[in-house]
Amino acid sequence: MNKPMIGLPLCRWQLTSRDIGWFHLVGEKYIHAVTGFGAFPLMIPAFGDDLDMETVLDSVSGIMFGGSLSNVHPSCYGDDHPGLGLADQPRDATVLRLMRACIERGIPFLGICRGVQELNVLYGGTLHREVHEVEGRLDHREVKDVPDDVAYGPIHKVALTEGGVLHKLLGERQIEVNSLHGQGIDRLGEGLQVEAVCEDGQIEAVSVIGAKAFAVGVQWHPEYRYWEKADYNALIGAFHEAAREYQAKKLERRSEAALA
Ligand SMILES: N[C@@H](CCC(=O)NCCCC(=O)O)C(=O)O
Repeated sequence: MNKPMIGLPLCRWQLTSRDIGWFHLVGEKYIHAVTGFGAFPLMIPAFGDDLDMETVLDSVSGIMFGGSLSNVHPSCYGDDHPGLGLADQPRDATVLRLMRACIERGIPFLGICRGVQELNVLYGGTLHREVHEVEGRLDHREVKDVPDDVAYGPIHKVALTEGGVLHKLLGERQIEVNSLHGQGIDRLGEGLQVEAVCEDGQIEAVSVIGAKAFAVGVQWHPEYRYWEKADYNALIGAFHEAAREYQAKKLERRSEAALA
């Protein structure tokens, strides 16, 4: 059996001042969190409505919606605010289409950081644009001028919802995670279950209620050196196991159709 293909939606950033200076890119650690589990990454360009969805959806066995320095545009959650920091509306448009299709078709997906924010927005939720400005919240932003293992190291605890997907998967009620985000879930989207909450009350993980397949988003970065942290490894491993199961069923359907 061929390796499962895992989709990685790309960001669209202008890296040079030329009109042709736009690049579609993804963080390398997300690629490693695909290849490290025996799968192959399919880079999905931020083409929005122009994306060939059928080719992508027929090819993948799962999609990992990775993080990004850019922020989901407030227009995606019904806010007329112009947005803070770096925007990437082509990524917004692409991801929301892809995530909706995954849910409809039962394609497993894992949202990471920006990815959990996109999931919440897809379900009609909203975002805090500056979590650290919210009364009682910690500052969840990346700590600058420190080595990677400090910036991406465990920094706060999260309580896992009893009986939730993450609690059942990890067998723990509390884990410690990293934190590199300025934005975060405000109003929870309808149809999502809270899976983890930070000690300051910030929602840090959700899952899709009644999903046909693995459908989880986390605010932290389990892809960072996942092999060194059992719960990161288990979370990404569970996503890949769901993708392998999806691929097996897809191939079975195709062989049955060929014999019919
Ligand atoms: N920009 C959003 C989402 C934060 C996020 O996805 N950070 C990822 C940083 C780069 C990486 O490690 O992939 C926010 O600030 O909330």
